[in-house]
Amino acid sequence: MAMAEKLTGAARDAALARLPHWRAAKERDAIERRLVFRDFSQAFAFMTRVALAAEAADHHPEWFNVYKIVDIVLTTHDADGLSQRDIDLAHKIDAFAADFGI
Ligand SMILES: C[C@H](O)[C@H](O)[C@H]1CNC2=NC(N)=NC(=O)C2=N1
Repeated sequence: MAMAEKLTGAARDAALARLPHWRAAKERDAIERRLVFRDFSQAFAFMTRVALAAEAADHHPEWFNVYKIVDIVLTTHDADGLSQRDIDLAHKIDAFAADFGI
């Protein structure tokens, strides 16, 4: 797959403006979202859907799960920063979350 290019400037700002559930990470060029589910079963079902979508796109989240909380960080390691691949995955994640009423 072609190397992803880092998003910068107005393109980056516009992409983030369309992802209100996400915020820029403090220490890195990445975006993050915390999701709180009803219970662990819901959280893990959601993670399964994200995992399959991530594998299909060959673009993977950094994430951390405790009980019903899932913290997700998206960045593109190949680009050393945020790329369109992260934006695309964030939108898929938001759509999955919406299916869980989040
Ligand atoms: C070889 C493979 O395409 C790369 O290692 C992919 C896999 N998944 C990835 N996921 C993320 N988040 N960033 C990457 O740069 C990346 N690269």
